[in-house]
Amino acid sequence: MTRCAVYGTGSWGTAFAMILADAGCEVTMWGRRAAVVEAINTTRTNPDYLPGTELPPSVRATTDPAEAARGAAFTVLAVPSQTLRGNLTEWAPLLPADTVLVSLMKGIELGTAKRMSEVVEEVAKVSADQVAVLTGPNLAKEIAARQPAAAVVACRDESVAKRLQAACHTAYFRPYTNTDVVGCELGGAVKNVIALAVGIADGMGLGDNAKASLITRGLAETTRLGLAMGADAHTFAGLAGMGDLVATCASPLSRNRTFGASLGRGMTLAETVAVTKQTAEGVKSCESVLDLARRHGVDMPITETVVEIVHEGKPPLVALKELMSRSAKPERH
Ligand SMILES: NC(=O)C1=CN([C@@H]2O[C@H](COP(=O)(O)OP(=O)(O)OC[C@H]3O[C@@H](n4cnc5c(N)ncnc54)[C@H](O)[C@@H]3O)[C@@H](O)[C@H]2O)C=CC1
Ligand SMILES: O=C(CO)COP(=O)(O)O
Repeated sequence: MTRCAVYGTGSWGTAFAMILADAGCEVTMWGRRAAVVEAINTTRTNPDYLPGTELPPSVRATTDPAEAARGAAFTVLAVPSQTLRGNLTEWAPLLPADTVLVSLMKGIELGTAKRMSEVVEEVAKVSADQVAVLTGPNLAKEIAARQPAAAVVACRDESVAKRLQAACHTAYFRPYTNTDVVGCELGGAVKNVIALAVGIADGMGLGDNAKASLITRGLAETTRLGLAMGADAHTFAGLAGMGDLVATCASPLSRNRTFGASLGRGMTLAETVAVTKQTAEGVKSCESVLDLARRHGVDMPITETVVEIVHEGKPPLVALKELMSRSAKPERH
């Protein structure tokens, strides 16, 4: 039986542990809070994050990172993007030398503007062939209800992507392989920023035309960044790009969209942070995505606007007027 470690007992770590177990793997989750770990082991549920979802018996949890790592063919990382470097620095010496590290995270590191797979390679001192990412339209709550979804597993080494694909393929979860790691990671990270923008628009009471325009132009600026960074344009038309953007921007389950809607209704950043219980990656990653865009000389007006609203206190109405009065352009340039 394939052994997997899942670091992080939040929404997505827990739902993905369930997928791996349903696909026939034996899973040990690492959680930092003893109460959550105990609930998983004794009630087979994670009441804080996915209440009502019963986990298969082959999922267990521990607070000991070494115990989670033991014999793991796949080491899945599902903590907030901004804490990964610190967390993995502690875990890396405990991991089996040949384990494949799998990032579920959809963020860009602040300060370094690194993608999560780059942070993993650097901290765990492994080659890109040992690092995979899993991304796509995967709202954890729907997956926990075993509703059908497709995803992308990406690795530079296609044979590793295929092994991971087999390890997480179930009747309700259909992973496709891809070797464009850069494009897949950018799709996941930037869609959170665009979902904030769509949420803001929704909170302001703007209509579906405005939201569709943000989604489409959001995909255009994501693709521009991707091309500047060597990604394949086709990736952005796939599950990691358009697929995730549509799911996240349309769903009331999205934390990023919900966060944006609060700002759009006039709540302050501090008030919105105070009522947000789970990770809304775009709130921090909008700044690192803009940093990446500037490093690569790419124009990302929606991302820039989100940074101004979220971190610089620009009123959404003012930001909207500025976006709409940008100089006229061809659709593709
Ligand atoms: N929830 C979802 O539907 C999906 C989430 N993702 C991505 O997965 C990643 C994880 O997100 P979620 O599981 O949803 O977040 P979450 O907020 O539900 O859970 C985060 C987990 O990380 C732990 N954590 C927080 N700070 C920590 C620290 N300093 N050290 C160690 N652990 C810490 C929390 O205790 C919790 O177990 C994010 O990058 C997110 O964008 C990707 C696809 C779907
Ligand atoms: O990544 C996701 C769906 O694919 C989850 O989005 P949120 O983090 O906005 O909830």
